[in-house]
Amino acid sequence: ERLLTEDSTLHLCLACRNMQRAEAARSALLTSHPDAHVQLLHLDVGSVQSVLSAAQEVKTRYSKVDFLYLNAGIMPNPQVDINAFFKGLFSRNVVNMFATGEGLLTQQDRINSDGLQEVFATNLFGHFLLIRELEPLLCQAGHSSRVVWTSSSNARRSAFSMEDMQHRNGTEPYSSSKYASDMLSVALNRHKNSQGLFSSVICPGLVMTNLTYGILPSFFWTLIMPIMWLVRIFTNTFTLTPYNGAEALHRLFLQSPESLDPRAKYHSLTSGLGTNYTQPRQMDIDEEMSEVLYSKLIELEKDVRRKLVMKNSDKNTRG
Ligand SMILES: NC(=O)C1=CN([C@@H]2O[C@H](COP(=O)(O)OP(=O)(O)OC[C@H]3O[C@@H](n4cnc5c(N)ncnc54)[C@H](OP(=O)(O)O)[C@@H]3O)[C@@H](O)[C@H]2O)C=CC1
Ligand SMILES: CC(C)CCC[C@@H](C)[C@H]1CC[C@H]2C3=C(CC[C@]12C)[C@@]1(C)CCC(=O)C[C@@H]1CC3
Repeated sequence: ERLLTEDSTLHLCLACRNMQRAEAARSALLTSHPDAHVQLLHLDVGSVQSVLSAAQEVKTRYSKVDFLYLNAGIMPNPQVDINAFFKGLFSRNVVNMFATGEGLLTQQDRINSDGLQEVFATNLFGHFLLIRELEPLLCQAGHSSRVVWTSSSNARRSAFSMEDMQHRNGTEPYSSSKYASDMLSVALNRHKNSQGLFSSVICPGLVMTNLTYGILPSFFWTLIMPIMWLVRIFTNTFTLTPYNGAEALHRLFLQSPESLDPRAKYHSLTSGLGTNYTQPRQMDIDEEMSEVLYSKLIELEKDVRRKLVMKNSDKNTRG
C-alpha cells in the first residue's frame, strides 16, 4: 500500500501460499490504487518444490527484480512462560524483555515433507533458495537490486547453534531462524554487493497480527491495549499496527543501497506520542560465523536439490 503511494507505476508481485487471501490483498490495493499493476504468484516458501516452481514462473514473467521483500514467517505453537514474565517485570531487564520477548517464549517445531525443520525452512531456507533461483534477475550488470528480510528483535545469538542450524534440538526455533537470517544478510552483502545485490534486515516491532494472536488471543490483546500504550513510552518497539510496523520497510525502499549499513537492523519504532520513525541498530554478528552459515546453506541447497531430483525420478518410474 505504502509503496504504491510512493510510486504508482510499480509492478508488484504478491507471492502467497493462500490465493484467496492474495486475491483479497490485490483487491484492496486496486481499490486505493485502481491503475496499479498487481500480479499474484503461488508460493509456499516452506516447500522446496514450490519455491523452485514459483521462481521459474517469475523468470518467465519478468526480466529483472528490483526489490524482494522476504516477509513470510511463522511461530508455531508459541508458549509464554508466565513465571519468567513476572520475574522479568521486577528486574532491571524489564525494558529489554518487552522489546525482545527474551526468555518468555518457546515454540514446538516439526519436520516438513522435505525433511527440514518447518520454522527453519519457512523463515530462512525457503527465502535463501528463492534468492539463489532469482539471482539472474537480481544480479544484472549496471542494475542494483535489494533484498529485505523481515527479522525480529527476538533474534538471539544464544538461541542459534551452528552445529544445529535448523534448531532440531531446542525450544526457540523462531529466535534461532531470525538470528540466522541476520547473519545470512551480512554474508549476502559480502558475496553479492559486487554484483549489485544489497541485503538489509528490518524489525517491525511488536505488531498485532495473526502471529501475535497465536501467542495470546486477540480479545486479551484488546483488553490490555491501554497497558501496551503505556509500555510504548518506555520501549518505542510496541508499534502495534501493521502500518506502523511497515515503517522500516517503507524507509528502506526510499534509501539508496550505498547508504545502507549492512551490519545494522532497521527497526520500525513508534514513540509514546504515536510518531513513527526508523532507527538502525548494530547487530551482534560475527563475520566468520556468517560465512560458515552461508557455506552450510549452499551445501544444504545441493542436498535438497539432489533429493528432489531423486524423488521426481522415482515418481516418474512408478507413474
Ligand atoms: N507481529 C509481530 O509482532 C512481529 C512479526 N515479525 C515478523 O513479521 C513477518 C510477518 O509476520 P506477521 O504479519 O506478524 O504474521 P502473520 O502470521 O500475520 O503473517 C505471516 C505471513 O507470512 C505468510 N506465510 C507464512 N508461512 C508461509 C509460507 N510457507 N509460504 C508463504 N507465505 C507464508 C502468511 O501467509 P498466510 O496468510 O497464508 O498465513 C502471512 O501472510 C514474519 O516474518 C514475522 O516473523 C517480526 C517481529 C514482530
Ligand atoms: C502486559 C503485556 C504487554 C504482556 C505481554 C507479554 C508478552 C506476551 C509480550 C512481551 C514482549 C512481546 C514480544 C513478542 C511476543 C509477545 C511478548 C513476548 C515478540 C517475540 C513476537 C514476535 C517477534 O518477532 C518479536 C516480539 C518481541 C516482543
